[in-house]
Amino acid sequence: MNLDTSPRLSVRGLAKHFTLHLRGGARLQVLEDTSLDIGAGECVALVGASGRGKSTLMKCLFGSYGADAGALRFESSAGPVDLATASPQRMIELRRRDIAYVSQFLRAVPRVPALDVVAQRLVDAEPVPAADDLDDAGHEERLEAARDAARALLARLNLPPALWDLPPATFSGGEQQRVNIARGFVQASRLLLLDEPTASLDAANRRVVVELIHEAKARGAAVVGIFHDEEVRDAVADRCVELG
Ligand SMILES: Nc1ncnc2c1ncn2[C@@H]1O[C@H](COP(=O)(O)OP(=O)(O)OP(=O)(O)O)[C@@H](O)[C@H]1O
Repeated sequence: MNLDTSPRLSVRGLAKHFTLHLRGGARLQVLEDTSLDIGAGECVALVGASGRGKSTLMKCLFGSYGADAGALRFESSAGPVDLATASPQRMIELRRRDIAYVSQFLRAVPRVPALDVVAQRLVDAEPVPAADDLDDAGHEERLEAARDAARALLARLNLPPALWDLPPATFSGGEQQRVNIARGFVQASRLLLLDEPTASLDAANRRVVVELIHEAKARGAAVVGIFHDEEVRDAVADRCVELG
């Protein structure tokens, strides 16, 4: 029996402001005393009017924005950590293994084929073996196994195989978004941050994403999402948390 009832993610008293230097240093308070808990296997949808700080909260959780105040307690695979005070090095580790962020926009290293954009995420998430334990053949084997997983996911997301070996820079918005989704879901992250993951997708691919979110929840991922598509939100969210 699992007796661990502590939430996977616990946000307490989060505050975040921006200083607008081009507006004479005006202060924009975006989040103030924001608190929420998310359990393993739960999906919480952030809702609220445009500009209320939904994306800002996600970026604070991913460590892209620092918090002014508050605690972001996360049960990582290596134990509890406060994402508000974690070192940059720790954040890099957490992003590699425990936290995935899927935004509307794909940011990928130029010239890397779509297949490897996805597969590399899986390779990076594995513990790095000691140099002596892994020869070139071992590296190649790990990468090939990761590519198999990437192929399966890209096929599920209906990305034409002709595109798999091409860099995604010239892909359409919906194609890029599907590469992004595959990269976010290929590895079993403990926390999934989804910022409009279906914004550019057609109905068939939206259904695939809904299935992927259900599968992630079933294996115990905590999911925080912004879903402007109400049908998707209703299909995946256990609760909505209103900001602002
Ligand atoms: N880096 C930044 N510098 C200055 N202001 C910012 C920055 N990021 C966000 N903001 C401001 O913070 C506010 C909240 O933005 P955020 O993107 O979090 O809102 P949102 O609730 O996600 O909105 P939407 O639903 O329109 O995407 C906005 O007024 C925005 O202009």
